[in-house]
Amino acid sequence: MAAVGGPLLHVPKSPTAAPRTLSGSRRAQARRQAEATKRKHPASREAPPAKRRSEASFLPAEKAAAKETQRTFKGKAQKTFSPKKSSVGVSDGTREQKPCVRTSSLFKNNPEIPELHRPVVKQVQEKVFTSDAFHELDLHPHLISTINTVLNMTRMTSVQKQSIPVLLEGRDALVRSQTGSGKTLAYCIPVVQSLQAMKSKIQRSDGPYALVLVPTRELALQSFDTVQKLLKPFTWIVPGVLMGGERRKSEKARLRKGINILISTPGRLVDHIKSTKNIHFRRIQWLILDEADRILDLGFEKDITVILNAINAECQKRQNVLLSATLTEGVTRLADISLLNPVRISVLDQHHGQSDPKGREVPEASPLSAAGEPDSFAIPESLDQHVTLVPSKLRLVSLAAFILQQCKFEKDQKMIVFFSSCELVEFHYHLFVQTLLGRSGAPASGQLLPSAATRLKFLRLHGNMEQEERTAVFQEFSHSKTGVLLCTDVAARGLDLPQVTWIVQYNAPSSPAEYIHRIGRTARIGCRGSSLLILAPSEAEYVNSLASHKINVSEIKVEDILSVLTRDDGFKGSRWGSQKSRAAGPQEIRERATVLQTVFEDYVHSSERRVSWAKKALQAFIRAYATYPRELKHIFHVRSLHLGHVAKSFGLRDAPQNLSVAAVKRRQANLNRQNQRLLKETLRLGRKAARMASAYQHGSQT
Ligand SMILES: Nc1ncnc2c1ncn2[C@@H]1O[C@H](COP(=O)(O)OP(=O)(O)OP(=O)(O)O)[C@@H](O)[C@H]1O
Repeated sequence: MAAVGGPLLHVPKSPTAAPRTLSGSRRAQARRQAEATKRKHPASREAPPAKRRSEASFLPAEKAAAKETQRTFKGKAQKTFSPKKSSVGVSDGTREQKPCVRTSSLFKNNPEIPELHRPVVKQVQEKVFTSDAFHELDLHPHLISTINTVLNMTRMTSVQKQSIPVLLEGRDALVRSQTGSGKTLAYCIPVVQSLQAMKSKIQRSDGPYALVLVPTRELALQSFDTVQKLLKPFTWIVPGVLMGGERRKSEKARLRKGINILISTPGRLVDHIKSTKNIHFRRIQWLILDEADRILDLGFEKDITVILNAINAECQKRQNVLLSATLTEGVTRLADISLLNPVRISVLDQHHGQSDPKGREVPEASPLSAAGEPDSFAIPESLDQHVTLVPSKLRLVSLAAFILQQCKFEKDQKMIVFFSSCELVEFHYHLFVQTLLGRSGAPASGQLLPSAATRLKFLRLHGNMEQEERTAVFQEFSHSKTGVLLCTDVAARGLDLPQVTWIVQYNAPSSPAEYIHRIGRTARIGCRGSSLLILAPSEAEYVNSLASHKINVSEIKVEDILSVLTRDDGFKGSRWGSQKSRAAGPQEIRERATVLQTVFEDYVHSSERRVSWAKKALQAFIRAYATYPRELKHIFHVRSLHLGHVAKSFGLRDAPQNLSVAAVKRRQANLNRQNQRLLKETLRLGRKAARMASAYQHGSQT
């Protein structure tokens, strides 16, 4: 079993390895050549794992490497691991005498971590609950008892107290309140109250009376669930959901039978408008745009124009409501074309704007703040925000250590980790499942992660997954008490996943609004929660950018995150092999981090297919990095990335040759050209919609 200790210290055998008869030094030379050849011609023959490969289909080919990983975990490697050797790296001249350590030093040549002089700003705060009860509102008694007994709610939140009466009066409204403050019920209750009270009882075959547009499928399901619960006593009103990924045919059949409260994603509704005969908007009385600013994103704006035109063509008089935790500049444009003389509702404390006793917002409280001032966003008081500055080489081990720290050593933790693309989610999901858990959720080694098996559970959610799987993951994570969800921004908006305790942003968001929505998945409705933003030292200035939007973060040092590895003897290097409980010094922390990095690198380098898979993930990272908006380019610019260092955070030992900044720039230039074309088209459609809306307004006022 001599090979068992291999993964940390051995030079992998290559077909070009020197014959046994070579002398010691020539053998070493041949070995170096073999290695150089391998590096020069990086693995490419095998196809990378398919984008949406499920875990089951991904596993069989991984068998050998999984075993290898287990061997690393089992600790034979620990006996031969030499911290000194490991820090020498591959360029060390003493290689003939010492076995080659494939993990180059994680702690050498890193950029200095700057002191974070973070400005302390006063965050905008909102009061979540009021002392007022739902039964004080003029609602149908059955609706009140459903809220009390089915939803288990008695007191209104601030946004509900302000919005429900305004909406029951029949006014259009632009509603903003912090994440997790109960905006869904703020519009669902008035919609249900008004529809059940209609003099001529609603028939299913009447078709939609209310249309709710939401940006993602999961949010559509969630809003549908809330509406369905509220409708319990009013069985004649039928809710329904349309969303991409579902079978169009069955949706058409449901539309034919009739849906009175229709919840949909914009894209799917446009699909039906164009192709389904049975969809009409003759009786629409409510149009709700939830997460309005997200809906405004490129692509959706065009869809919204199509939808508004289709509704306007059939029905002129209705109530319109726009809601979001962050109303950005673009929302004003949408408000202009979709709302008629709206009431602006915003829940802010007395230091930030005043509301009249009925909760109508006066203009200065608007987040669309005075010209020149960056928008400020309300953040739940119960949310502790942190930032950590991590050199690129240490990113992967730091993330893994943080996950272990929170989800293995702490009880009942539920974490969401945000990445910038689907590829990155897939990569980290499979890497962590295979290395931190081993196969099928069991720990790779009883020695390494004894209790992790029960506490660590990874899930992933992104836009490239099949809808069925997306829904299953969403449900599983919702109902689970613990777990780590790796995801893209598809999960950033509106999702109400109970009891999430930690939000980690592994890739920084591209706007402060996105930051707010991501962290808003925790600390909902008054619960406590924490967030961690991981930045490279070169990105430290982002903290100031957040501060300019009144967002405060406190620093956690990377050493403190990595120090958790000393709590798990599975990461022990040989130097500390026999010493049981000693205080963890910086050297030991470094060595343990190196052991963990080696586990990742060994996994990635155990087959050419995996190397190529890691390279693709790295490429996806760089592509996403190149798309930060202009105002953040001075902080996030591909030029400031050290590709060799970044490659390490993908378990790669070297930076791939073909990933020069120039190549990325070329790709970016192409992307920019495409975006420009899209933007022009969107602006053209926006102008057209504005003309039509103003004609409509003029018509309805005269
Ligand atoms: N009055 C209330 N009492 C107790 N819980 C409530 C009340 N209103 C809403 N909730 C609960 O609070 C949670 C958050 O509500 P909701 O998802 O509507 O927030 P939101 O403001 O829309 O958040 P986001 O901006 O992230 O979309 C939900 O679980 C909801 O059931």
